[in-house]
Amino acid sequence: MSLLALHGVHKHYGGPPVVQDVTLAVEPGETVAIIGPNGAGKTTLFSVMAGERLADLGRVELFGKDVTRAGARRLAHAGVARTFQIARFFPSRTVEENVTIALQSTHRRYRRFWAGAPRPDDRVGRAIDATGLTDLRWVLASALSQGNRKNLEIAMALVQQPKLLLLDEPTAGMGMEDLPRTISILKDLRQARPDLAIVITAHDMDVVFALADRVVLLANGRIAIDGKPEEVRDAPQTREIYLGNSYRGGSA
Ligand SMILES: Nc1ncnc2c1ncn2[C@@H]1O[C@H](COP(=O)(O)OP(=O)(O)OP(=O)(O)O)[C@@H](O)[C@H]1O
Repeated sequence: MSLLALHGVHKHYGGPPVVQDVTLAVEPGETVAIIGPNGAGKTTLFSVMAGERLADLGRVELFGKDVTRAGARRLAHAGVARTFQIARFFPSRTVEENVTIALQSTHRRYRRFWAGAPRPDDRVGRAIDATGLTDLRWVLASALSQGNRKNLEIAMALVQQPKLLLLDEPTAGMGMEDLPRTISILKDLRQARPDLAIVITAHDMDVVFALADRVVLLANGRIAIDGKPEEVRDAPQTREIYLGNSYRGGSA
């Protein structure tokens, strides 16, 4: 049974569909990259996977259970965590406070402060360490570099101990000094959590090739190709789809 399965998913915003007839499955331990030109529907598809937007047609299943109309909160409880293209956090709180808030927002038991309630520290500390933020634990989020802001968002997703991690452009806006570090954080995460499924959108093909087991190319809301990274890179269709969208073979 797949961890996540989409069957014939459509989504529109009042006009023509921006996601059309998308069928795909993600297995435990797999990292799937969703790529495509601007406006292809990647973020919309992500929002459907996270339950923030409900599919207009089709079905979404998590571990074989129909979650098409479950919504974001129930999916978060079921083990789906996501990050955003523009990192979302509380700038006037420390790294530690942000990660603690993320934990408390999905796991109510960490909100009780009486004796006997589980203490969030260990889980929070592990998520902070796993994202290379150990030395910045007490720093205000507003003081972090762009790269570390994205890493903070990954920590905020990880602390929820997801089964499915949705990373929307996790390296967007990063300088060359931050990029390899975030790639290596995500590679280490894959090793540390072999059952974790990751779906990632990225414009940077170096990120896709470093991390993805499979690549799904979206064009006009439809899946154009779904295959191994090399197959998708070398397919003539890929070049056609990206022509006029700054495709240069190595980076999209
Ligand atoms: N809230 C919205 N209301 C109306 N149209 C929207 C909305 N969000 C996205 N769209 C439109 O849906 C289409 C798909 O957008 P989406 O953001 O999903 O694509 P994308 O592949 O993530 O693009 P990008 O790579 O530029 O982020 C675009 O034409 C976009 O203008």
